[in-house]
Amino acid sequence: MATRLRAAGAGRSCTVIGGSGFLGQHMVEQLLAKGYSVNVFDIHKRFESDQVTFFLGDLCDKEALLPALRGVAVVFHCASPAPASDNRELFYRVNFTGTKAVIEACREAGVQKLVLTSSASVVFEGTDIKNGSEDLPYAQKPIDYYTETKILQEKEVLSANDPDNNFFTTAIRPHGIFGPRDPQLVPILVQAARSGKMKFIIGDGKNLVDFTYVENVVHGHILAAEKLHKGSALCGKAFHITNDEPIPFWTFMSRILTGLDYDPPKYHIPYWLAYYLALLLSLLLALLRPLVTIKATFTPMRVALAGTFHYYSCERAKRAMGYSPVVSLDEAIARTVQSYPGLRRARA
Ligand SMILES: NC(=O)C1=CN([C@@H]2O[C@H](COP(=O)(O)OP(=O)(O)OC[C@H]3O[C@@H](n4cnc5c(N)ncnc54)[C@H](O)[C@@H]3O)[C@@H](O)[C@H]2O)C=CC1
Ligand SMILES: CC(C)=CCC[C@@H](C)[C@H]1CC[C@H]2C3=C(CC[C@]12C)[C@@]1(C)CCC(=O)C[C@@H]1CC3
Repeated sequence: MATRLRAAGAGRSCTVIGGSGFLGQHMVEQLLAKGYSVNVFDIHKRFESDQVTFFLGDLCDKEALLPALRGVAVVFHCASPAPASDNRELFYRVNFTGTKAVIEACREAGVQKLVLTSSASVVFEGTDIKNGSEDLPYAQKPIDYYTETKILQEKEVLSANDPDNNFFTTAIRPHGIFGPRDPQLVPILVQAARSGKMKFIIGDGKNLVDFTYVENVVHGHILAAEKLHKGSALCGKAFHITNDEPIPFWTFMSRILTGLDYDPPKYHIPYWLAYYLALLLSLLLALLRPLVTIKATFTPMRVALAGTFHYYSCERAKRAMGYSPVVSLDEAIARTVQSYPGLRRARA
């Protein structure tokens, strides 16, 4: 591994924690394409590559992390339990306690740059956000444990910024990441359509939302790593990275569905009715959990995301790192639909 690190040049050596995931795999591919030497640290190994040094382990275990971080200049931390897992203990263990282990391991291994994948949802409380800036306060009442622990995670990383000891941190807040190999947006949408649950538009269908193509998210992360240094505007700060093209939530869903030959939703259900039905269902499923585990398609968080405005300004990223999306929304939707032949509706 040391040879590879030297070959890439010390400044272009990195470790992607969570590199087996949806965003992580795209991150690894683009870093390799840019000439980085890349380590991957993940609790699962989901791909083979002779260009990558793979370290299998739990990020909550600092001793397991250290070998993967020694000698690298940049760590991208994009690991998290899946939002749908709704497991409070797991979220706290990985996103809060685990992130503290990542920070300690980075400091001990002499890593200089830590780029966290946070989430624009850290300021979302289920009410409208229109062109929200990074100055919005963290959600006081996060809707779910995922968001609650992403807030704690981001606070830990940004407060760990320590320029006097050459340790620089920043957080990237993407929103609604989609693209090839996404495990949770398109597959869940198609599953809902196949089970006849995609007939209703929640609300009036005019709520604008940011959906961000995965390659734009990776681009923002790599820009951040390259611009993060002593005295830069990125130190200890968070940055929204979006496609900069907010779109009505249900227009986006309909374009993905029709692109895969499914009928788009056409009836309307009032937002408040959908939200309280989802809340009631979530309480019922919580009561039944000791007996049976049932995953709801329409959770309160998903209904809130489907029925409210939530789009964000990425002006700060444009100014501080020269960010602009590299793939337009139209092109991104076309590429995404093309990448899921197995999810296309079977013709009768
Ligand atoms: N998917 C989306 O729409 C958005 C995602 N994000 C953030 O982006 C990041 C990546 O998300 P995705 O790629 O969608 O998730 P993913 O579930 O596809 O990937 C997460 C990776 O983290 C790994 N991981 C989980 N727990 C671990 C542990 N204890 N030790 C080591 N590895 C562990 C998993 O094995 C997986 O490979 C996450 O931090 C998420 O919070 C932020 C905004 C939107
Ligand atoms: C209403 C419904 C069942 C729509 C199907 C698509 C949804 C599964 C996605 C639509 C918006 C997505 C989203 C996320 C997960 C998947 C959706 C709810 C996140 C919660 C993933 C993690 C984040 O950090 C924020 C994302 C916001 C958008």
